Amino acid sequence: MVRTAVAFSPGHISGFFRRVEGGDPAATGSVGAGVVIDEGVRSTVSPAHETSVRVVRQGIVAAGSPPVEYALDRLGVTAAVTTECRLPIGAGFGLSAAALLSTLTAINHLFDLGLSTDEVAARAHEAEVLHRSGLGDVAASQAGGVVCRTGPGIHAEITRIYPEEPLYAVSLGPLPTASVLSSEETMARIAAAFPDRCPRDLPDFCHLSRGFAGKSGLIAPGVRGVLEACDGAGVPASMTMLGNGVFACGDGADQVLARFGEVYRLNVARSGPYLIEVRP
Ligand SMILES: Nc1ncnc2c1ncn2[C@@H]1O[C@H](COP(=O)(O)OP(=O)(O)OP(=O)(O)O)[C@@H](O)[C@H]1O
Ligand SMILES: CC(C)(CO)[C@@H](O)C(=O)[O-]
Repeated sequence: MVRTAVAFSPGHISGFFRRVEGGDPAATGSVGAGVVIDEGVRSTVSPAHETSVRVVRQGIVAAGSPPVEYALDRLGVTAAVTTECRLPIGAGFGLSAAALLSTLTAINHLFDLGLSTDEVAARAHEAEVLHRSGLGDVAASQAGGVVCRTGPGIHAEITRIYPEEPLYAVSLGPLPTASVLSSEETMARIAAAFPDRCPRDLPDFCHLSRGFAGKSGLIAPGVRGVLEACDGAGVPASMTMLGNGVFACGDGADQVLARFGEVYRLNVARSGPYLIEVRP
């Protein structure tokens, strides 16, 4: 039987952020706030002569993941990787970061590389920033909670709170992260909209995020209608950054979102990436 390692990483919904450009990828990232969620990516890895990545969602298999392939290359290993997720890809659930963290956690054990959790996160962050697939998602998903990041990268000061109540989300489709992160004009508007404090709790996170979404001009056309419906029902809600979707919390949130698509009930994650098993 081929030796196999399996690991999981939580995803992350970003509510507001501001890009921070550093001298290298480690010092580049974002400040902002988000929620690390109990849904994410499960990665299964085995040694192979060449690296291949299968991305599986709802029984549909796609081939290839440039950030994951890059990260394996940098480690000098080759493996057959399968990532599996339930949430949609490219919809603001931080799944590229979760795929990197889960795959590198599994690879670390598969090849007995002896990397610390910080080293795994640093490599995931580098791949994520270089591919413009995210800025602050790896830093956030290193552990659980409603997260407030006051510096860029994985060693920044990060505060985490752990509310019990769920967050609900709906996706209207993908929004390619790299295209938004590449626009200087958008980045300037985002910087001006950035709130000056961290969220106190989950409703406050929705409230601060909503102010940011409005001022930043990032609200996608389809998202606007969903947010208006949430406003009408008195439900705190905002846009999943960066995805064509909405998150909401509190009484009635799931009923309002259900008018627009499949509702994901998400809990605030209690921990970051972890190894599930190594076989045999
Ligand atoms: N589940 C996954 N498994 C492997 N690779 C993934 C996965 N999700 C995203 N990626 C890779 O990450 C890169 C960027 O993807 P994209 O920004 O569309 O996804 P995302 O991280 O889910 O989005 P977001 O950052 O908005 O949540 C792509 O190269 C894609 O192959
Ligand atoms: C840039 C971003 C919104 C993409 O998901 C996220 O990585 C963040 O908050 O930095």
